[in-house]
Amino acid sequence: MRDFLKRLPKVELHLHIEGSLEPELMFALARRNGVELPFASVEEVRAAYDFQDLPSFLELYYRGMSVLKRAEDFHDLAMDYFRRAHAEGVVHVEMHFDPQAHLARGIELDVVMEGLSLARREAERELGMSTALIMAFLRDRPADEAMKVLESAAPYWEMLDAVGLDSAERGHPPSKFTEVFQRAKMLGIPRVAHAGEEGPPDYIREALDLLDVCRVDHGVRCLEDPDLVARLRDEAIVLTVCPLSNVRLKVVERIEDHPLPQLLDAGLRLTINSDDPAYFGGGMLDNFVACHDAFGWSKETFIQLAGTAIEDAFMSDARRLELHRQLAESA
Ligand code: HPA
Ligand SMILES: [Zn+2]
Repeated sequence: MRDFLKRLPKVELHLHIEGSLEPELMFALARRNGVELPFASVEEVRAAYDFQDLPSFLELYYRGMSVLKRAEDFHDLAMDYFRRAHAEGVVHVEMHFDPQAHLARGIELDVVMEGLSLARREAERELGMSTALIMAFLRDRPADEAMKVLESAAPYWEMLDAVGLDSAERGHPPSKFTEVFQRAKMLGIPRVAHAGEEGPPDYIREALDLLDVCRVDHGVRCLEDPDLVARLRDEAIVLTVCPLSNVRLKVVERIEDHPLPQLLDAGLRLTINSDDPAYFGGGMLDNFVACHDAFGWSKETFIQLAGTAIEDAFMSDARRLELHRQLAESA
């Protein structure tokens, strides 16, 4: 089964590129940039990956990215991930990035965009992968700051496949960002948002009603609200589910307790994703294998999930057709 899951052309719709920073690269970049890390070794960093919840992870996540200083660093970060993903059969990656986390450290948007853009072109040329870019706003920071970031990104609007909403969810409902997302809509930029990871089902409703998102990142808590589940099904909204992330951040206790089978039974459109693979114990293939081991899903189920990701990805029609064909051949 692992061989089959590796061969399956996998499309990743939910990845934070800063969350793909492996401890080895963290140390290499720290050395290159003269940044002091509060860890003595790679092993010590890994040992710190014992999270109680989303905020306790975010603390480490924001600290880890302090080693990213120059365009070259963002390039190396993304290429490091694209190579790993490619090796496990990922053919398309949609990456969130967090400009505010870098601006707060004095790293300009131009630096981030230059590095990521270079890596995207390289991934296409050398690995035959396609990629998409999602500029995420930090929901635990003020909405007017997000608006300023959106406006200052004007030179890059055309390069953004979507804007997103991430960081600490509780106490920061989507409604806080209504105006920012309205502005993005006016600019013709598609919208996605994290909702219903730690936050209540109402946050998912707000993301749909007020932010007009085309898909929901995580969304697993929708199951607490049967009317919402019916709506997600009727409107064919895709949830980008991240099983290993949900275990590591204690959204669920064990993978066997994950609500993925119920979500599937409810007729929802689902995809499997890695979220922050360096921090959550595995990439796309590990997430697929974990689902197989926990739920005993058939090949057909995985083909269905991989197909949904292809259908919902930000990519050209030609690329979509090519990947649907690859998927049919892998079956
Ligand atoms: O898993 C996550 N959830 C919310 N925000 C995030 N930012 C990076 N990773 C995450
Ligand atoms: Zn996420």
